[in-house]
This record gives sequence, C-alpha cells and structure tokens, in this order.
Amino acid sequence: MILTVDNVSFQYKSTAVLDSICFQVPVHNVVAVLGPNGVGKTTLLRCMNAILRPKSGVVRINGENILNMGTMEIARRMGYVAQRAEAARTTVFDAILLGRRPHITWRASEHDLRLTHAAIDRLGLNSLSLRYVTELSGGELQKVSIARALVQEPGILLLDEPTSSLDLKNQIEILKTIRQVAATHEVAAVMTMHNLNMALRYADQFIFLKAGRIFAAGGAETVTPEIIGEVYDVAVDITRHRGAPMVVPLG
Ligand SMILES: Nc1ncnc2c1ncn2[C@@H]1O[C@H](COP(=O)(O)OP(=O)(O)OP(=O)(O)O)[C@@H](O)[C@H]1O
Repeated sequence: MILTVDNVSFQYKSTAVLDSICFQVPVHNVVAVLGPNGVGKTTLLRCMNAILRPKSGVVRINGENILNMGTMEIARRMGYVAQRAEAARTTVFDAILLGRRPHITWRASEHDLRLTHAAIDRLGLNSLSLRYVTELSGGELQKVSIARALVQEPGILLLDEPTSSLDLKNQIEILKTIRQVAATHEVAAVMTMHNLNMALRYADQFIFLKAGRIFAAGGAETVTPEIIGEVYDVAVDITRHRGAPMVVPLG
C-alpha cells in the first residue's frame, strides 16, 4: 500500500500545529517522524488515521481518501499504536484478539485465534496471556498494543513512540519486529521517535518536523549535525560505529 499525506494542515482551536505537510510512504518502508516535544508528531499520526480531521489536505491509501472511509474500513487498512495505551479489564489474549475486530463478521475464527497466538509468541507475551491488561507494566502494555496492531494485519502501521516504555532489549526486539513485518509483508510503517540512533538503525526514511512544517526529509543522509542542530537546537556529531552512523551529543 502507498500512503500519501497531501498538504495536510491542522490546528487545535486557534493554535496552528501542522502546516502543509506532504510526504509519501511506499510499501516496505519504515519512516521515522522526528522533532522536538510538542512539534506535532502525535497530531500528524492522528490526522493520518482520521482520529483528527485535518483543517485542509488529504490522506490517501492507494489513492483513496481516508476521510471517505468508515472507522472499520480504516482499521482494516491502518493499525494505530497510541502513545498512551488505554487498558480495559480484559485479558492480554482478549485485548490482542480485539485487533481482529475489523475483520470478524460473526465470531472469531481459527485463523483469528492463530494470528493472536502468533503475535503473542512474537512479542514474548506467552507468560502474560491470561493476565488482565490493567495489571501490566507500562512496557508490557506497550507490547500488547503493538501485538494488537499486528493482528489487525493492516497495510499501514502508525506507531506513536512505540518504544518509549521499553527497556533496551525490548526496544530492539520491537523495532526489529516492525522492520521485519514491513520487509516481509505488504506493509509500511510510520513511527514517531525521540531516539535518533534507534531511528537511524531501524528506519529507512526520516521526516524532521520544525515549527509545524517538514524541515527535512529523506534517507539516512538527511540526518546531519546541521539539521539536528536546527531542529532540536543541540550540537551533535555524526560518527560511524562499525560502518553505521551514530549521533553523539557534544558538550
Ligand atoms: N487536544 C489538544 N488541544 C489543544 N492543543 C493540543 C492538544 N493536543 C496537543 N496540543 C498541542 O499541540 C502541539 C502538538 O502536540 P503533539 O502531541 O502533536 O506533539 P508531539 O510532537 O507529539 O510531542 P511529544 O514529542 O512531546 O509527544 C503541542 O503544542 C500541544 O500542546
């Protein structure tokens, strides 16, 4: 699937947040949306799946405007992992199975249950599958949200800081999983992130937001000390470690 964000602007009441945002995400790509706190990364993701209605502009999946789609239709195409997951009093298994809801017509099929078991396996949630989600740690809950988005089998995965509550091992596993899913399925992923090194390691494209606009966008060559300096107002160097670029703060 190709996701197109075409000239999207958004404001909360009188506060303008996004101004004329344009980019495309081709299938198999992982895109990192970057920028300082409060710049509008979450707002952009929420406009992209029609939780928020852009003031102007259009978001299309394979050419179709998502604002003309119903909630279930959007959910069959897009999985959204919010920054703060909401926990109802269901078991981990049921919470993940709920991700199949956009596909279930009458009752959960063998296929739905198989996908749920596979996602639980993939995210290492086996020992927690009968636990209530209200009794999980922040990181465990984050993994449940990601598992739920994966069983949804969407063409587009939108992830708002998917690793913010995770320890280093889990961060690596989740980002590897996102990459793998994008590489091996007809999937593209867009994730907001704060950790530039993790973004460099696991994303193919980088979008830097500054003052409501796209300040820079492109491949790893876009991640330069100059751009990071402009966007975050910090001094950094980019060094190479075993051939891979690494952002190192100065001072
Ligand atoms: N419901 C709301 N009503 C009014 N203003 C809001 C609302 N939600 C967010 N904002 C404001 O819109 C701006 C963008 O917020 P957003 O959450 O999209 O930023 P962000 O880049 O995701 O930030 P962070 O990195 O801190 O998560 C911020 O100034 C924020 O205070």
